[in-house]
Amino acid sequence: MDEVRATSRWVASRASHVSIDSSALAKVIDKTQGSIPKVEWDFEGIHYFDNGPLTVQYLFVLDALNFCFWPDKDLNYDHLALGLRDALWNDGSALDADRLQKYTGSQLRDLLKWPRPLPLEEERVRLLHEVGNVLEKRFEGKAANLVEACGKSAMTLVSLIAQNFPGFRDHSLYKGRQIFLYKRAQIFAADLWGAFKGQGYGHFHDVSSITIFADYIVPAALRQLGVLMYSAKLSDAIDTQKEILSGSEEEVELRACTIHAVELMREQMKLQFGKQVLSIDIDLWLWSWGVRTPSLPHHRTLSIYY
Ligand SMILES: Nc1nc2c(c(CN[C@H]3C=C[C@H](O)[C@@H]3O)cn2[C@@H]2O[C@H](COP(=O)(O)O)[C@@H](O)[C@H]2O)c(=O)[nH]1
Repeated sequence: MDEVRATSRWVASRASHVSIDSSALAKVIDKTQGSIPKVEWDFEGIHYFDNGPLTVQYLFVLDALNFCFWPDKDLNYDHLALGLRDALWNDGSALDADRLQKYTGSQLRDLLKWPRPLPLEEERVRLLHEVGNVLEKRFEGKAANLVEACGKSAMTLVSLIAQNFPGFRDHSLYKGRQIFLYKRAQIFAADLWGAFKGQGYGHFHDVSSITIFADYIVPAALRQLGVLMYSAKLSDAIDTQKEILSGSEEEVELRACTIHAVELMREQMKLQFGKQVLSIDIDLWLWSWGVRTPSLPHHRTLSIYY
């Protein structure tokens, strides 16, 4: 995650489509008075949880598919979380590694009880197969073994995931440099931490090294707060729902500036209030507000990463 922080800072210092408004950021920080409103993990009551290894398998599959819902205007993250939860409730082996490798698009739709093709359905199926295959070959079929191999370090977990599962390699190129964003790998660590309340599979000694998860909701929330400012051309593209191409300068700037703005916020809160604030807490606060404000225009990029 040091690379995520460093490369996001690098993008923010060269960005021309997105900027961070430091006075708006200062206002947001003043308003917090040093503490981020606490939002409970699973505030929606939609996730599977049994306090054991099957929950880890569930969260890993969930985050393998946790991207790009917006092309279907009726679909959102909750459908995925609920659909996989119900599938496990009906059949505790639905997410076993051998089963994951065999799902077809229409079986995945059935599993999620979704009546039409999912956005990027072929990619979703391919990623399910990859997760099943690599889990079976290298982790005895269990995501819990992957987590046990990280020695209670979120940083090691993210790097193990990126090394073993190509579908989680959320990188981009920007002005010739490789930029690391790792949204789904980091959110998996955060989901473990949230679900297991920092204990057992959710115990990480370095949870503060996690950065915010650069998706399409959090940048929209930061824009609404005035913290992120967009060029006229980018504002117009987002407001008129034009697609922003994956890997374009605009897209990388949107994601990297989101991460950097939150890192600046954490640094300033430490100086001003002497408190170490977690990106996970800032994320859930901004994200839960963003998804409850459906009128917020968000950027639209076809991507398997977020
Ligand atoms: N930054 C950030 N992005 C997040 C999440 C989550 C869900 N996290 C769960 C964990 C604990 C809570 O209880 C949440 O339920 C999904 N997303 C992203 O949002 C987008 C989906 O939006 P919409 O189409 O409206 O559902 C899509 O890019 C998706 O990848 C998060 O926490 N943080």
